[in-house]
Amino acid sequence: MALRLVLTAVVVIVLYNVLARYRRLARNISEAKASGLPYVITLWNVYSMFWLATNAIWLPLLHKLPSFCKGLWLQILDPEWAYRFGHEPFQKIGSDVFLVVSPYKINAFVADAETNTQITTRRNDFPKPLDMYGALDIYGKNLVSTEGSDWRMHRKLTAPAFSEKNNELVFVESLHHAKSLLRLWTGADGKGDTTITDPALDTMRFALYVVSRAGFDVRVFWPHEEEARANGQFAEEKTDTNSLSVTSEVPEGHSMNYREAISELLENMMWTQIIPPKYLPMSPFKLHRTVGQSVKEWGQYMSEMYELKKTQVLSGNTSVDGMDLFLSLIRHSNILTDTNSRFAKSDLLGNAFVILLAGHETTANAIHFSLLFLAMNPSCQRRLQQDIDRILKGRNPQDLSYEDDFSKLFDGMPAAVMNETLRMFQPVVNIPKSTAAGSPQRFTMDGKQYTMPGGVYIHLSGAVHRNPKYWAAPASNTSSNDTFPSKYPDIDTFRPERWLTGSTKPQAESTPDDNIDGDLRGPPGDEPTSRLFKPVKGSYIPFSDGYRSCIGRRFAQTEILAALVVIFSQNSVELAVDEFASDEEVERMPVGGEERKAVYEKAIDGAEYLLRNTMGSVITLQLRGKKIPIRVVRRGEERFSFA
Ligand code: HEM
Repeated sequence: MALRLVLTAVVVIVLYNVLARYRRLARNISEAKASGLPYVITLWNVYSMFWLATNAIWLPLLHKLPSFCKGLWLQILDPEWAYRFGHEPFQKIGSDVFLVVSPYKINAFVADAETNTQITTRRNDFPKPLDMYGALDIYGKNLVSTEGSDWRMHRKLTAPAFSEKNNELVFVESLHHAKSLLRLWTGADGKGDTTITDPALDTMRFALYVVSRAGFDVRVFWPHEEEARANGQFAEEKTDTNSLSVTSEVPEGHSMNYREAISELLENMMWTQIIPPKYLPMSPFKLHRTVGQSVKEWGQYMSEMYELKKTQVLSGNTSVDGMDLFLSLIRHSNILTDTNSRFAKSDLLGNAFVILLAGHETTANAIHFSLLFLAMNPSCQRRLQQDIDRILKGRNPQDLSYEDDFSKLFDGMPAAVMNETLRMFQPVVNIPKSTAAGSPQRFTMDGKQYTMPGGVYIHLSGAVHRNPKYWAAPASNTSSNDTFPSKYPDIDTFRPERWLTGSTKPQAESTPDDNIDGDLRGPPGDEPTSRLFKPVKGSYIPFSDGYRSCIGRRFAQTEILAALVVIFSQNSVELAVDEFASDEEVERMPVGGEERKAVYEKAIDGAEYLLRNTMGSVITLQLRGKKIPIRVVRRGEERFSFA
């Protein structure tokens, strides 16, 4: 009897849900029809936690369906479709804005520049969907996870830390840490005859150290620096008096070192969305317990930094030269002097956490992918090196100055490589926006009016970077890589030269964001040059655009360009070929000959496959579970150089 009752209850609940979903689907379809936009129906909401966590199980099964059942719906069930298929789904549906209707949500995808600009400039009509940012609130509210007046308050609090003066410090720190990264890769003798198996891990370490120092005045030491310190051979900098120094040692009162704590947390942050952090330590699974521990550990590290800065502010001992985010946050929050301050300690920790998070993985990936692309395109790498020689004029990269040299880096191949990498690999593949429930919004595309339904998640798709409307192919279909020409269409190919127009006039006008208040804008993001290609406004959005665009844009650009100039001034990056030939075998092959070329071609094909098929986003787009090993060798000592 009891069993029958339970079964009946289950059946009733299931039927009720099916009916509710059916009615929701019917309503969503009618809203999609009224919008004037084309739409596709799927049975799941692609960006629900369930689908994000389990799609790797279902997608291979769905791909086994007979081909007549497959279609666009299957392509867009891949959460990474915008990266994987680029503009193709938009072409198939015949519009640069379309809706995906499910029994849960409507998702809208945009690859149209004009629509992007309307969405990013009408902040109140198209707010950020805050429910997608819950994971970022672990330590407190912040400027990424807030909207409206709360966001303005957080942006005003954080913007002063992102000044041009601070970018100078970012430049100096990036030059220093890039040199250390090279030391790690090429060894004390600088020969670099060993394979770097996980370059992504090392670029992540580089970016963490830069943002730690430039953002928090935390000095993290590289292995060779730790060794030198232990031997008493390390010259401490004068400005280090206020800095917090951290090494690979686990400090007293901690169970993880600084780098482990933040890396573990970022790697597995998704779990904090599924299980509230305070319950993670009680989980029977070791992974959950480790994530719980990393949340606690990183909170403790941030609290220690905060207390140190507080003491410095209270004692007037704040002689730090440059950016110190905590100092800036403490000062601008008035938290120490005004008992009625609008801010609490959690706001400061919340912002410190997201700035570290946003400012570390994104930049690290951009550097990592630049290295891989350049390794796969040796002739393009040579062009970059020649341009770096032109800028350096025999100087050591460490002698460059932000004031005099940054604009030169931005005027040539270094910036072209950076922009092209971010075109191909936009770290935030879909920039999330929304419309409020019950608040449909009109917008214009190609002179025609459409209505974005209310309660929709909007994704400003990275596919706009591969929309032929904005990215014209060169007259002849030549790749920048003459030795290993691309097998893909120009738009899906890394070709930094597309940014070097050689003309002093912009190719297309990019209107400035005049309507953003000065104090919310952060440092200038526009390129300090007129020589680089200027894409149509809204067609190139790696840093988003408008009000909610990246506050760290110049920080990131400074860091990436400094890293490129240090790495490529004296060195070349090659793919490791260990999988295909041993060092001895390569040695026996004639230099520049067909045998070496064939081996290198295999390595390029392997890297190309992994980059096209094994990328995924947790926070940003990265290789998931795969590595592409490289070698960093002295210029002139390349193993795979072909005339
Ligand atoms: C290549 C490097 C970077 C890329 C591609 C990038 C991209 C982006 C994008 C697309 C957004 C908008 C995200 C959204 O609307 O959900 C954003 C926002 C943000 N970024 Fe970056 N970013 C980079 C580097 C940095 C750095 C170095 C920092 C700080 C040191 C930083 C701090 C932030 C912050 C705080 C926001 C939120 C701004 C707001 O909502 O007001 N980013 N970034």
